[in-house]
Amino acid sequence: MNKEIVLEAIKLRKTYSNGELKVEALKNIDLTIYKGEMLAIMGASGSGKSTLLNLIGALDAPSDGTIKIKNRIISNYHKEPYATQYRSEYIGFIFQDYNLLKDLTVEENLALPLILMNKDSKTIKEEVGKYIDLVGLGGKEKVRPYKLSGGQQQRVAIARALITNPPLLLADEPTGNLDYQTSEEILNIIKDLQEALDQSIVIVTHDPQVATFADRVLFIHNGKIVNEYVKKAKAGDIDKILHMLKNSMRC
Ligand SMILES: Nc1ncnc2c1ncn2[C@@H]1O[C@H](COP(=O)(O)OP(=O)(O)OP(=O)(O)O)[C@@H](O)[C@H]1O
Repeated sequence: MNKEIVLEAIKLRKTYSNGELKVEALKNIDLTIYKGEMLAIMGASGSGKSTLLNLIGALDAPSDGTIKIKNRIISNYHKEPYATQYRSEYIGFIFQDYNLLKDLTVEENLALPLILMNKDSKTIKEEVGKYIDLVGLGGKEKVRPYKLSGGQQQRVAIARALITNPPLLLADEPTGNLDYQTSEEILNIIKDLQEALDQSIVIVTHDPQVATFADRVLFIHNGKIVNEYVKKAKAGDIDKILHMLKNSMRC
């Protein structure tokens, strides 16, 4: 059975120029993301992980290359007004710092993306209630983010990212500000949602604990994909991932 492809990145390149200095952050990256999979991208600091995520999410423009999403090439996907449209139609984001709106309550934070999509108030109410339940935040609807723990804030951010039903969820170090136990809780929620919603997810991380939740791990070094690990069984995952991470950093 062929796996459905959600996104293809074809020969993506990114060169940053600071005056005379040029940094080749990504060198001809080819990448395929399948429906329902959780893909982790790992690599040392400066290897190009965030740059890759930012290009897939149209938060930054590639120097060269193409993005094909749901089998369509979106020309100029990274230029306005297409970038905003691309992000709202195809991408949900989760960040390390949650990026919630401080002056809005939990339910208002969740409602906002739906309001921007011109959904009617009945749908908004139903969807907000559904996603609050899915991330286990019942009872916190009227609370503002600063009164929540880091883990609870990240749950709000996950619900907000998924409420628009995006084909692809992008997460940049989603557990970077959380302790070990809270990270496990958040990763379990993301994993449960992946399975319940058949959600495609890309997670950028330094953390082998995070990568053990992924179905596939890509290792990136100096702007190139240097290794790939496809999960077969849970036991021993962390050792294999650590080993491959160390090897990829020697490439
Ligand atoms: N705006 C920028 N201007 C110039 N160089 C940049 C810029 N952003 C990133 N870089 C460089 O591009 C390379 C890749 O950076 P990137 O942030 O993608 O790495 P990363 O793997 O996400 O690192 P980290 O894990 O530390 O976040 C690095 O050499 C970095 O210094």
